[in-house]
Amino acid sequence: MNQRAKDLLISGARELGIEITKEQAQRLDQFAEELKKWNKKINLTAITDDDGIALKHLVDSLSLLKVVRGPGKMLDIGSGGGFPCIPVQVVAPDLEVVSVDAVVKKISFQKQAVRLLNLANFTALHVRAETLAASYPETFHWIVSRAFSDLPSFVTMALPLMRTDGRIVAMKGRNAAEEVEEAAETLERLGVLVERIEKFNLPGSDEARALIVMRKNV
Ligand SMILES: C[S@@+](CC[C@H](N)C(=O)[O-])C[C@H]1O[C@@H](n2cnc3c(N)ncnc32)[C@H](O)[C@@H]1O
Repeated sequence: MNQRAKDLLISGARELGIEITKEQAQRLDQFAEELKKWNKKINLTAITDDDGIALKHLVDSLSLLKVVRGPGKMLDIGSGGGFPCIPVQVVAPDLEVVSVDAVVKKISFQKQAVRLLNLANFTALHVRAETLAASYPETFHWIVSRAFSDLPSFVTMALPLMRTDGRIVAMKGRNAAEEVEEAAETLERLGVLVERIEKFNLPGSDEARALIVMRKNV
């Protein structure tokens, strides 16, 4: 990325309360360069400019660290080009991350990025999330997604995979409150409570963001 985008990455993360080291910033830049390279051959993202990648992909992904903390196991469902899971893993290496996507090319890209960045605690799986429960029952402390699906579908898929004391975190935009309202009946039926909604603006823009944090009602 150009110098301005690298600066935006560091200042944007700082604005969210997330300090990244020089070494982490370098690895996130390496990841961005690999994304741009692969994106010429396979469709990973519509955002191709450096500033956009820095803010809308990297900083936006890192915003998850406002609520997710290591150590623990985190599952990212429908992670596509590795968002939010790869930036999060770079900055929080104590999380044990499993990333799943239904499209094999996207997982091939993630595997290459994992090799390049030497991410020792990261597993990328080409699998549909609906089929995961047999191999990962009640496994994860955190189950997250960005731009994946509506809340009821995401929570229905996530629940059998989550530990009793785990959290489901949906990364959403300005319509988060409406989405929660629309999902209220399903969430109640599934025995899931919205614990809190962390609202903020994506740094460097006036775009609203929200992290919807949910847990089992036990
Ligand atoms: C809009 S993309 C979002 C990608 C990434 N999370 C991001 O924010 O850039 C949604 C992704 O979900 C994946 N997906 C859709 N249904 C899925 C399923 N049932 N299991 C796993 N992945 C799925 C798609 O292949 C796609 O890569």
